[in-house]
Amino acid sequence: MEGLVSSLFDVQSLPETYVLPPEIRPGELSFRPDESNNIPVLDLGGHDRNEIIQQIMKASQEFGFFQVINHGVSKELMDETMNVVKEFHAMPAKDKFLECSKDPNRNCKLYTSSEKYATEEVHYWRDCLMHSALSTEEYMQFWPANPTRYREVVGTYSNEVKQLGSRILKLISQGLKLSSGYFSGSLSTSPTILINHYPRCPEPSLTLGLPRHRDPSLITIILQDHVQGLQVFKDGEWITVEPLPHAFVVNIGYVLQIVSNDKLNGAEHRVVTNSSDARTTVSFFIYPSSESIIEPAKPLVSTCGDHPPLYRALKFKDFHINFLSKSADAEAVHDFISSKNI
Ligand SMILES: O=C(O)CCC(=O)C(=O)O
Ligand SMILES: [Fe+2]
Repeated sequence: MEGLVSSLFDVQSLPETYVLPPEIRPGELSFRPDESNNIPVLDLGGHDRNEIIQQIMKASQEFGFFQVINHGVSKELMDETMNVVKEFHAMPAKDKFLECSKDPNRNCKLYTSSEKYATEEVHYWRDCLMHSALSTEEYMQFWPANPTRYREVVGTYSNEVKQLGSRILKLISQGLKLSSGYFSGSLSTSPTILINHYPRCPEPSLTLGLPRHRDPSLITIILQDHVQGLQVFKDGEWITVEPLPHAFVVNIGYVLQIVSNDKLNGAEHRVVTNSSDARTTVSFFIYPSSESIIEPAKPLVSTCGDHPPLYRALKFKDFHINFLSKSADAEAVHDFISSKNI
């Protein structure tokens, strides 16, 4: 069993296995806000549906990221969820592992750095609790039973964020001129929750909480606390996603990029750490079922015209396995899914 980074909280210097090669170290970090290049903040409470759709499409094309406010999930539920997941990560390591080791299918698991901890060359400064976001007894029986409120609060949260995700995906389907239910079937039936915890880090310039990556999801909906850390790569620069109280961060995943045939972009992002505050986030990944086929939507491609399919059709599970094994190598992932490799 690997040690959790949260068990290293009092170390004075970064353990060797977390020191990144110089070319991918974040270096000295400054979180100066750049007013001209911020991730767009969209008000979902507005009444002009077409205007909201246009804003989502523009943000998804330009940044691959946006934040949403007035999204319908109550502030109380967001606060309660953040509190209960922080309580989970504050428990002693042995209790946390006990809570996460009951699932024979390992759908619910606790790990440090990445799922590839045992084989990766260098580790990242993150502990993660991952489990299905389907709040049925079949899955929930393996969620942590401690803190005692965990299942109730995270179950309610999952249901509400799933609904928010459906609403955003309907707006996106309309923006892409697809049928309004395009994403509501097998493309979105397997949501998964990742509860990320990035403890205070003795040397933030030498390591990362998460390396540069894209999400292998349709979309991801992130709840972050008040601590900065998430950065999006745009035009050769890392832009910090400002924590806004009670906003959600939404990002376009690789699957949506494929389905939209590159009309929408899944942006690369990473997480930096800091030496003064721990940071906790809840990532809600909207995933297809493993057997569903992911491919550019037929109405968006024409085989003889200007819009050839840029990606080949693949079962989601084949895409996902390949993605997880190669995620550090963006080019290799792209080659695997490109239509040029049919
Ligand atoms: O913790 C964050 O801010 C982002 C997490 C993330 O990128 C992920 O879970 O894929
Ligand atoms: Fe991510």
